[in-house]
Amino acid sequence: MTDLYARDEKAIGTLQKLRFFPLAATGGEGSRLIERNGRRLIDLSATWGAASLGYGHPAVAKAVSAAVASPAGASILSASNEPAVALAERLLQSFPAKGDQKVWFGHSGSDANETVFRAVTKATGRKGIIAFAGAYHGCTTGSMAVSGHSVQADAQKADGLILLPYPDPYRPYQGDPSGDAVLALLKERLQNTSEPVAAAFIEPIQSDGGLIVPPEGFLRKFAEICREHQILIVCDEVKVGLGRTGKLHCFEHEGFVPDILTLGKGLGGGLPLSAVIAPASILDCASAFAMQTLHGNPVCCSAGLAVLDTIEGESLADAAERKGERLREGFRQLAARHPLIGDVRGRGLACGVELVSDRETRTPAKRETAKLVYRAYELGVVLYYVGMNSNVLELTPPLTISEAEIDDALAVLDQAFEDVEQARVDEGVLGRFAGW
Ligand SMILES: Cc1ncc(COP(=O)(O)O)c(/C=N/[C@@H]2CCCCNC2=O)c1O
Repeated sequence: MTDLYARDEKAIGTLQKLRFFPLAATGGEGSRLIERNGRRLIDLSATWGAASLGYGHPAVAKAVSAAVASPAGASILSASNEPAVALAERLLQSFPAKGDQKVWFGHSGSDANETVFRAVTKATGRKGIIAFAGAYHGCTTGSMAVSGHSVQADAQKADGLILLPYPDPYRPYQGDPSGDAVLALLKERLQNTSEPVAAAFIEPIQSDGGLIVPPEGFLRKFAEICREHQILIVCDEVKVGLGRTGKLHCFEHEGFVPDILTLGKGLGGGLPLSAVIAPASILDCASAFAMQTLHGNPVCCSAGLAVLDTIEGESLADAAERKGERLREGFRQLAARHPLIGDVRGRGLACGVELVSDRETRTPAKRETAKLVYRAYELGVVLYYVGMNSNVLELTPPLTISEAEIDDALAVLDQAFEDVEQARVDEGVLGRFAGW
C-alpha cells in the first residue's frame, strides 16, 4: 500500500470508487500505468476503455495543448466553436444512416444515455422503454432508470420499463443459444403492454453485464421486431465502439443500423467526452433541455478529433481485430492449463474471460476472480472483472497495445492463475476491495 493510496483513502469518498486492488498511478505511457516506485504495469483495461489510445498519445497531447493554449470558449451551449462543429460533422460522416441526423455532446456515457431516454420520450410522446437485464447504461438517475445491472437493482426504473434477458450463448435463456426465446418473449411483452414503447436500448456486446457477444443474427432480428412497432433502436457503444471490435461501429458486424448511437469513454481518449448521433427530430425536439455548462467544450472535442484521426490514420480497427484474436488465442491456450477458465469470447479488443469453479455446472468463481485480478496487479498487470456474477475478466486494452505487451501480459496471467489455483493468494487481501 503506497502513501498515495493511503492519502486517497483519507481524502476521497467511496461513493465514486470501484476498487479491486491498491493501484495508485503517478503517470502513464502507452499501455503502461506508472506507480510512484517506478513500477510500469501493463493496463489491459485502459481505464474501462476510456484510454482508447493509451496514455500520452502524441496526437492527443498535441491537439489538447493547442486547444488549451487558445480555447475557443469552453462550451457549445451559448456559442459555437470549431472543434465541436468539426467533430459533429466527422461523426455524422461516419454514421451509415443518411438522412436528418444530428449530434449532441456530453461528458459521459451516463449523460448521453440519460439524454436519449429523456429526448425520445419527449419527442415521441411514448413512455415505454425496452432494455436488458445486465445492461449498464450509466450511473445518473435517468441512465440507471433504463439499466438492468444488478449493481443498480435498487435504482428507480423508468415507468413501463421492459427488461429482457440478454441472449448469452454461454448461459442461454431457456436453454436456447440462438436468442430466439428472447425474441419470442419480446413479442409477447409487446402484445401485452398497454404503454407504447418509445425506444429500445441495447449494447451490441453487453459489457458490464459480462462482456457477452450476442448470437449471430440476434441484433438484426431484434431490430426488425422493433421497427414493426415503430420503436427507436438505441445502440449503446460507449465501451465497445470506435474501432475496438474491429469495425468503427460495433453494429456494423450485425447487419443493421440503429436509429440512435451513443458514444463515450474512448471518444475523448481519456478526456471526458460523449456523443449522441440521432435523428434531428429527436435532437431538435426542444432547446435548453439537456445541457451542462462544459458540454461540447473545444479542448475535449479537439481530443475527439485527434482520436478519430488516429483510429483512421493508424488503422486501429483492423489492428484491434488482429490483436484481439491473439489475446483470445492466448487465453484459449491458458484454458488448457487452468480449469478456472470456462469461456473465452469477444470481438476485436473487447474480450471477456468467464471463470467458473466447475466447467460442467458452470458455477461462477466469484472469489477466485477477485483473487486473480488482485494477484495480476501484484505481478504487474491491470485488469478488472464484470458480470452479473462478478466472474468475467474484462479485457479492453488501449487499441495501441503492442503484440509483445499482449504476450507479456498473458505470461503474467498464467502465473496469476497458477497462484490462485494453488491457493497461494491469501483470502485476507480482498478485505478492503469490495469490487462490484
Ligand atoms: C456500455 C456503457 N454505457 C454507458 C456507460 C456509462 O459511461 P460513464 O461511466 O462514462 O458515465 C458505461 C460505463 N461503464 C462502467 C463505468 C463504471 C465502472 C465500471 N465499468 C464500466 O465500464 C458503459 O459500459
